[in-house]
Amino acid sequence: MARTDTHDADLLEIVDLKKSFGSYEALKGVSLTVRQGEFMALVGPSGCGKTTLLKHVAGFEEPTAGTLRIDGKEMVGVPPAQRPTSMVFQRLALFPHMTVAQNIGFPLKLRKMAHPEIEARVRAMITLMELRPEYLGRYPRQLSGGEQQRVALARSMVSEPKLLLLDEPLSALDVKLKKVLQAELKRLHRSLGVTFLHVTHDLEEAMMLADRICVMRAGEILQIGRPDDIYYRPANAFVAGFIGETNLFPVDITSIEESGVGYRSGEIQDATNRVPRALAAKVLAEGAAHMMVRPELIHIARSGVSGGFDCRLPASITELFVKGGTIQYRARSSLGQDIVFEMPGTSERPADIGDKVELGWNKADIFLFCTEA
Ligand SMILES: Nc1ncnc2c1ncn2[C@@H]1O[C@H](COP(=O)(O)OP(=O)(O)OP(=O)(O)O)[C@@H](O)[C@H]1O
Repeated sequence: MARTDTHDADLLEIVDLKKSFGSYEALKGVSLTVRQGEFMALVGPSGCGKTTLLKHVAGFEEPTAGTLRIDGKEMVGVPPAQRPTSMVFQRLALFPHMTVAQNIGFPLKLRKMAHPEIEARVRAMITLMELRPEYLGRYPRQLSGGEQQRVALARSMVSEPKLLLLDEPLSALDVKLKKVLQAELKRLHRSLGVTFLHVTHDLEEAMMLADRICVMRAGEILQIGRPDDIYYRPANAFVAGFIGETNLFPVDITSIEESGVGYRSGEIQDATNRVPRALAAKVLAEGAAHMMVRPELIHIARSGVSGGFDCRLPASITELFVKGGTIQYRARSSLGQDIVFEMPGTSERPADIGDKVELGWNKADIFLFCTEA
């Protein structure tokens, strides 16, 4: 398979895709574009429609309405075997009565490829997946869970799909093995240039692996963006809370101009009460909003000194957890706002439970969005 570095062409284009199971709307008009060679992660709470969306791309489900194109060709009505896709499932789907070589070569046998060519391609996949050649004659039950999942990945790639659909392929593995296979997936993606659409429950995995993340809830897409965008500039409080721990300070937006957004807060001390427009969500209205600050961007400021922080908030430390490389603190403001923040670990703790401190953060590190976005 040739390595392609082009990320510009759209490989998958989904427009206003709807799917109802009886009266239940599992997909409510989903639009998504995945570029050639891109690694896209699909995340969202259980039952939000991630697998249903993947099955539509693979051809295992047909939509109630909408269009789905791969490489510019309309796919609705095209059976799975005729789509340039391959799907890897969460639960292993290896054939127990077939050897590793037979399992990997199965899609090629279906296509009636000549035996010597099948053998050559199977050997190439074994090397690519860093499986030992002596495994070729083994049966799935003679392999570990991680090795079996590598075989499943090899089988999904042997027919050189344009689009690899991964439905939580690593979720059944233990943490250590999962980390190894995450690195493998990233390496494969880099070396093959195949487009990946990867469903995962593991947000860290999505952040680590994906070029872009698509966040779904209840059959709808809430946000699509680079991991940084999703983490630091979420579209709304749901996305903010879904991806990692965060602080949401209630504020009121008082003015919205191109030059900046004015806000009012009951307790955050800010000399200007304005933030640059770029630090607020695109869709914004005056009224109730949240100022989001991630835990690692809040610091302990020295009392009474500005310390160079744009925003300050007095609080009392309520909990602390020494996590090795970092210390996580919990604090409460005088109005009862709970705050979580994390600092690099030091041999001397900067504060203890019960201490009154001033917390500080910079405006470059905040993001504003409406309460009901
Ligand atoms: N064949 C079906 N018939 C009826 N309802 C279905 C069918 N397939 C899926 N659903 C429903 O559609 C919704 C979305 O299911 P889906 O499997 O896509 O969710 P998911 O986001 O992948 O969840 P999970 O993370 O738990 O795997 C669920 O409420 C599910 O019960």
